[in-house]
Amino acid sequence: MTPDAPDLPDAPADSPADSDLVRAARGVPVRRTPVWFMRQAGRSLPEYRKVREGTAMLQACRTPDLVTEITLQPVRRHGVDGAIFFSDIVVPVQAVGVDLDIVPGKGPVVAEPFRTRADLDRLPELTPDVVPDITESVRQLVSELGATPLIGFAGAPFTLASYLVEGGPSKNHERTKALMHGDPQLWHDLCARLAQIAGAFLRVQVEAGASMVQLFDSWAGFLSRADYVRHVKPHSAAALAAVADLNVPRIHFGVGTGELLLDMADAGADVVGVDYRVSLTDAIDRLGARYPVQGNLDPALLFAPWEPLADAVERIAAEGHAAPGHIFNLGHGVLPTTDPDVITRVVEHVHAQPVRGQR
Ligand SMILES: Cc1c2[nH]c(c1CCC(=O)O)Cc1[nH]c(c(CCC(=O)O)c1C)Cc1[nH]c(c(CCC(=O)O)c1C)Cc1[nH]c(c(C)c1CCC(=O)O)C2
Repeated sequence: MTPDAPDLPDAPADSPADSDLVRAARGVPVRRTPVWFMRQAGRSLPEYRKVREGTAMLQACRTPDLVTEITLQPVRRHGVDGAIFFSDIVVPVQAVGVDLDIVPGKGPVVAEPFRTRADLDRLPELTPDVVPDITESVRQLVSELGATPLIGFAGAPFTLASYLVEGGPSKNHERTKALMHGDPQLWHDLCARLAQIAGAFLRVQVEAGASMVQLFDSWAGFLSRADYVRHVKPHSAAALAAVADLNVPRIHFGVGTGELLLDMADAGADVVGVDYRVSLTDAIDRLGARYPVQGNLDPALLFAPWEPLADAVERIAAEGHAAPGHIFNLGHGVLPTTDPDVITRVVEHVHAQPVRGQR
């Protein structure tokens, strides 16, 4: 411990609130740089493929024993500092009654896409009683995780709206943007409803014991800054505000959002997620060094030889010192064919890096 970091804890965390992950998110000194990976649970793990055999994705998400086992798998295997709740951004939308499925290798597919005002009737508000299994899964997980924090999550209104309006994954989001500009009132009403659903879904997870949350606006990087600010940001802000009183750190993440970082922070984030297209140094600079950051290793670098990969890990860990806190992560999710042993090695290497204030 150096004199530069007087309130650095010297005992291991005894609760999620004292964990390095939550500490970094609050911008207070850590023992080691915390690390977790988006999509750390999933197809990169043979033990995941085994337990998922014969169970559809959405069915798995609604089965507490499976959710618990799958969420714990990467924590046991890799020694990451946080568990991300095993679910999907479309789970709460399906829970309120929208007919949709997750097609393997493709993603969420909506039976009847949302295009008109009448379609809003198919999207009622989310109340906790439609997701009792989520409460049960989170409670079970929190008791198994001990001092390791559970990260709850939801999809942000724009990303959810894109799936609903396009009817599935989209390359250009053209129908979504056509609705946004063609009928701004309907767009706002749709996003306000999705913000309620996302916010209530986050709230259920935190009330059951999740220690922090992440709002995924995966496709926000497809928007101009002007469109983001006018048509999207107020709704993401509403989703984040739904858990403001619960005093858990809120991470706000999107892909290709280098131009939106300050607006995403301003929407009510405590931590800003940074993909791999912008350097962590530039991201921290754009944020005025006022926010803890999360990221930003390129997921494809996990396929490179160890030396350049280790160099990138060291560089990102060092760049993170310029922010009040840094949570090491990828710039987007783990790719399904990633070698899990490489992930474990990256975790060990992150943990071996000096923390802020240490030489
Ligand atoms: C856009 C998005 C979705 N879902 C999610 C996002 C936002 C994050 C991101 O940008 O990647 C969020 C998500 N989806 C999943 C998680 C679980 C936890 C984790 O990150 O480990 C999380 C946080 C599980 C999942 N969600 C999905 C899988 C794969 C399904 C399987 O294993 O059969 C997993 C593990 C399915 C899904 N669901 C979605 C996609 C694009 C896919 C992949 C389709 C495919 O390639 O098969 C929508």
